[in-house]
Amino acid sequence: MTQTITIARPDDWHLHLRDGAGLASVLPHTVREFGRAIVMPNLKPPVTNVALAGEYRQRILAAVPAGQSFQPLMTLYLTDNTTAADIVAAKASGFVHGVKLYPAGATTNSDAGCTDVNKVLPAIEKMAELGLPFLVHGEVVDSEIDIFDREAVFIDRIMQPLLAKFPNLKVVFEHITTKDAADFVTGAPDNVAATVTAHHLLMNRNAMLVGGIRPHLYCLPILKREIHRQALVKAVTADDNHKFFLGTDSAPHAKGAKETACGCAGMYTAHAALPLYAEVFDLAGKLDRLEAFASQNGSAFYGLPVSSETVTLRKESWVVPTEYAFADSVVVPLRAGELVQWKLV
Ligand SMILES: NC(=O)N[C@@H](CC(=O)O)C(=O)O
Ligand SMILES: [Zn+2]
Ligand SMILES: [Zn+2]
Repeated sequence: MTQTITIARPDDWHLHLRDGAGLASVLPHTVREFGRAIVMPNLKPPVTNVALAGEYRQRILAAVPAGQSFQPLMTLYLTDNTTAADIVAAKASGFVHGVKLYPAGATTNSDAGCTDVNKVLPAIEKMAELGLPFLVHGEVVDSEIDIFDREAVFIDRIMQPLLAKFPNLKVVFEHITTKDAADFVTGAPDNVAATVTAHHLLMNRNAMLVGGIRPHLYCLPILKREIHRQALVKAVTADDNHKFFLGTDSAPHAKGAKETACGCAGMYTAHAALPLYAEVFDLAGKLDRLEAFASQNGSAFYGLPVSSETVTLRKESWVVPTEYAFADSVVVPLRAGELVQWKLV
């Protein structure tokens, strides 16, 4: 008998949709699976205020395929110049649901990012006061810190002191990749939560480096050791998990920008996001915990209703195309030319 699972329609709490023709290429993949998504603001130039977020939101809505429903949940990109007034305006907009910290230089399009959280304490204090979530790319960027240690060092140097200053600040530790981060979030109060990608649950750094270097598996934070992957799986599938939720961090880049001497960071997973997560929960013998992770925990944290619609997945393998159209180029998806074990019905 084929195995199926039906869950409330999930949301993607960390997504890169890009803009223009690229947006039109990738959005249908997300809309097929997810009712809403937290849309990352690292465009060029970045989405730094409510006016820009409102315009970007309209462009996303205009790109939703006819007859389908999808709600983009917008975010602002924190810079050294973000003010408390910007935060008040964001909250008042009703469509901005978080403010994103990209430590300057940490990742794709982070040049305009914040150079020191201490420069924007009035803005962060206002987020704490208004309950507007602070979404963090949790990596330090100091050149002397090993790239595999950047997340753990961020906890000590940035996260702990910030939460000591603002104990009520709602924080989403985005795309966590280490046991250190999983333990930190588990031990923190309920105003601290985390998103976890499918790729960090499925792969360790060997996948990227053994038998040849695979640029399409290069993302930030970078894939880690197996002990970290196992800690993440344990955290998301735990019977009492209510603070870890689905965030694909699907981050499309044109094939040529990845297959080059200095390739950029980001994996494209929107084409098979839910099936990939289903594999993780299935392998762990915890399919019954998928719905909390994918459809409930994030809604509760953001104070939004759980969808009344459902989606169904069937255990049936299919071969992922080797590439998908992406603006005037192509994007190479995760598992290109390989099997995925679950399928959206
Ligand atoms: N995850 C990535 O490797 N890349 C993201 C940026 C980010 O989420 O850090 C991107 O926008 O390409
Ligand atoms: Zn990031
Ligand atoms: Zn991201």
